[in-house]
Amino acid sequence: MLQLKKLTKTYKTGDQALKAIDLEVPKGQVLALIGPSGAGKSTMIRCINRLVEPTSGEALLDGVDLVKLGATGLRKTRREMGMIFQEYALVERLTVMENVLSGRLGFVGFWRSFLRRFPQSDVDEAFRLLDRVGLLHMADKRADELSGGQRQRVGICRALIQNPKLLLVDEPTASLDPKTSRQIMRLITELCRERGLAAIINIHDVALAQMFVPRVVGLRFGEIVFDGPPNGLTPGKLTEIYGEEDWEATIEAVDDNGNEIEAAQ
Ligand SMILES: Nc1ncnc2c1ncn2[C@@H]1O[C@H](COP(=O)(O)OP(=O)(O)OP(=O)(O)O)[C@@H](O)[C@H]1O
Repeated sequence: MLQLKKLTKTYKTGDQALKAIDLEVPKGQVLALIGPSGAGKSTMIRCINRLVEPTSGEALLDGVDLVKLGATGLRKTRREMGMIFQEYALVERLTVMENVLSGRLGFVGFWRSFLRRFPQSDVDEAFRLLDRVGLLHMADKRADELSGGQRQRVGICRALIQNPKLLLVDEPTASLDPKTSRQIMRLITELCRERGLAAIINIHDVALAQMFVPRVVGLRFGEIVFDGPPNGLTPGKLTEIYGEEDWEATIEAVDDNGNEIEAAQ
């Protein structure tokens, strides 16, 4: 479904953020992208939706090379990629419902989007999504009245209302407490499973990645140094990805109540 072929990004500063990355993500697969700060995780996600322009290589979404798309093609294809951000990127003064519906702006014509007139089917879907993430009762609240976890749920609904093929998720839990982080990761992975949706989740927290995803890709200095199931992340592998550190404690996954649980299979 998504294929990266020799995807390379060298910034003007000379930083080689991605070095000829080859990666395939099948339909419906959720993978976590881990690696130390500066490894190239954000760059990879941003090169896929062209928020950052790749230097060379290909990024094929169902066979369409995103790297070669012109402005019109890119606008259309971006609808197929939902984005979830660390800082939620909500419009604070708008309601929860309006923020969710903003995910449809790329689909409605100029005047409809200017007047924020959305088809009833979009409104119905927004209610369904808010219900699914437990925020139906908050539809009319302003975004700035919400907690971090609630904001991220709105961000998830806004991405899903695009009905994307692929979710690109950039540090979804970095601003959240540990319990809320686990709830958000569980929600994202459950929704992907329900919808047969593929996702790349850029995440700092190795234990969280191990708990919820079946495949982990480890980046270091712009190269893939690990690609496998979470239980393949041995202390030795983690040292290869992150450098020296005591990993024994980190790889003991815990559930919402702090009890140790097994990694996702
Ligand atoms: N706009 C930019 N201009 C120049 N260099 C950049 C730019 N953005 C990122 N880099 C460099 O590219 C490399 C990869 O950065 P990137 O942000 O993709 O890493 P990351 O793994 O997402 O890190 P973090 O976990 O800290 O967000 C780093 O060396 C960084 O300094």
